Amino acid sequence: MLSVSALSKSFGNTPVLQSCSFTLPVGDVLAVLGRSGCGKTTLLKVLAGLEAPDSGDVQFDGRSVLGIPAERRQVVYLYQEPLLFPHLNVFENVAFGLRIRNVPGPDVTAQVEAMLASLELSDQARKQPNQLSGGQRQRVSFGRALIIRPRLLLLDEPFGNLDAQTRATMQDLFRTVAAAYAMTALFVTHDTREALTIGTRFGYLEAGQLTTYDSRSAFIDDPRTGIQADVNFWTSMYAGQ
Ligand SMILES: Nc1ncnc2c1ncn2[C@@H]1O[C@H](COP(=O)(O)OP(=O)(O)OP(=O)(O)O)[C@@H](O)[C@H]1O
Repeated sequence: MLSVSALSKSFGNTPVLQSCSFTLPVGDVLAVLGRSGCGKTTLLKVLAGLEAPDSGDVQFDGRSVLGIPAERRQVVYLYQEPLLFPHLNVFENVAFGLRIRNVPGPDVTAQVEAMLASLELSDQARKQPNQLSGGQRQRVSFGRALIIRPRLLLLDEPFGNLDAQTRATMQDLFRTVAAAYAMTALFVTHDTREALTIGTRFGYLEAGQLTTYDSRSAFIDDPRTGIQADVNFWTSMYAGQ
């Protein structure tokens, strides 16, 4: 269980996170919706250990991780643009985290093959990253992150650079793989539909203040998410025909 309490962060005199609190049970995906500049990236950086908060705490199973450096937090941060090793093929990119942990070769093969199959990448295993599409590269990047079973996966608009159709496919695949691997994740996006598709829990971040919701319907009912306005728009368009 991840518990974040009263996390605050300012840059100079500008407060960017203001007393953000939430809990996230293992296996849940918190989708955080927020407009540009609301503090999404800063929140992820603080959770990853790349920025220190001014106050507040981040705990896993009741233990603070604030004193633990980023590389030892077992938290993986995935960006919009997947970062892959250009000289390694798809299989070896996914295998990397296991190789550096000295996992025996046959176990590496079995785990990587299973991961590639679940990400629908089995046919791409021998390709180099520059021979892949954007969506495929992003899937390799997921595989590389998931294979080491991080405690928490942080995703910063990971499908932002993809076309609408690929984005929808990736959202479905992400949801399936997240459930299969009981992944605990925080997913930030400015796309309401994406938040609804991906999340098992929901939050809204505005001017550094995080609201979390007890249910999907409570999230939908908050006028700030813009969902009701969208529904009204499409209803009025339909009625006008
Ligand atoms: N290192 C920094 N120094 C000073 N100000 C910063 C720093 N990092 C972020 N900020 C400011 O904090 C605010 C929030 O930035 P952040 O990157 O968290 O926003 P965001 O919600 O991820 O936005 P976007 O969706 O546009 O990437 C912005 O006003 C930004 O200018």
